[in-house]
Amino acid sequence: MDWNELVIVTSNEAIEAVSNILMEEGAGGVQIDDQDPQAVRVITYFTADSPLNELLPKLKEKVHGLKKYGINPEPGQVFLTNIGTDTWRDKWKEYYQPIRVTRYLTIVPQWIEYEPQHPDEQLIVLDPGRSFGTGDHPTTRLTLHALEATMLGGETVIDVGTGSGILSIAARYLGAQQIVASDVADEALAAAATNIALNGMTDDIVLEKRDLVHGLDLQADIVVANILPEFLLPLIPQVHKNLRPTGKLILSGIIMEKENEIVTALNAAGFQVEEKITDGKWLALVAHNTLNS
Ligand SMILES: C[S@@+](CC[C@H](N)C(=O)[O-])C[C@H]1O[C@@H](n2cnc3c(N)ncnc32)[C@H](O)[C@@H]1O
Repeated sequence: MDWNELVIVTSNEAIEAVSNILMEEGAGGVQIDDQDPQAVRVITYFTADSPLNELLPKLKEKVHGLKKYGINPEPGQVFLTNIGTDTWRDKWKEYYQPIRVTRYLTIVPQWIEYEPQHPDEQLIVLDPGRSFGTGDHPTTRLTLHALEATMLGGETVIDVGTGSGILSIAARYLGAQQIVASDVADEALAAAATNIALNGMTDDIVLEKRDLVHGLDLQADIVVANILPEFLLPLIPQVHKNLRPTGKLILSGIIMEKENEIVTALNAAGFQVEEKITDGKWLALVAHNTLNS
């Protein structure tokens, strides 16, 4: 089979939205190369018999259309290169290697044999590339750090925008007792189901199609969400009903320019930020509820 590599060069803030556009247009997964924060590369592969003549203008239009939603996609260039027969499979596998994210959490692609380096190291086994959340993006790693720092074990956790399911799987390894993971995207739910099964957690994590926390009755010790600020902002005032009085809200996916807006929304909704962790231009916040304390 002949393959084409398709690269969209975009901004840091548009990574998730551009990844979603590619998934909607049939990409089997994406890789993110954010070494140059001014020109992040979102990469995917299409077979040469895909309708690329129609796809390319459509992609350009959708990427530039993100401006309507307040997301800057610049430079927004789209590149296509024929890479020949089955190179795709090797490139994909070359790209995804085990990532030791914290002392206790290591992400391991499904096809790699990996020996834990110490007895407490937990292996999150993933079929990477199928949905956002493979550990190759700082926002996922920041959220894993925040979860590990916040969790003591025995918690009920709600994971909003689960993507690959990575945060729920990590929460289970960190000792969560009850976990509800949700997403609006069918591709994400399918990827999460695969990954949850790969970690033997099908009975431990409830997976639901849901927009933010609409209609969710459960009260949790931790609500975690690594999603774009445009979705965090409506989530913040909704989420009180889903947190126990001592509960913690972990928010990630926040580019530094949006920090003030998110903190203002948190304070207005009765939350106080107790911890902030950063990685380059990205940050994650841990907040608690001051209304019930
Ligand atoms: C940045 S990815 C995060 C994936 C994973 N949780 C991680 O930390 O790597 C955000 C996910 O949120 C989902 N999402 C976007 N808007 C949402 C909404 N309104 N309600 C639920 N999920 C949403 C997207 O489909 C995507 O899978």
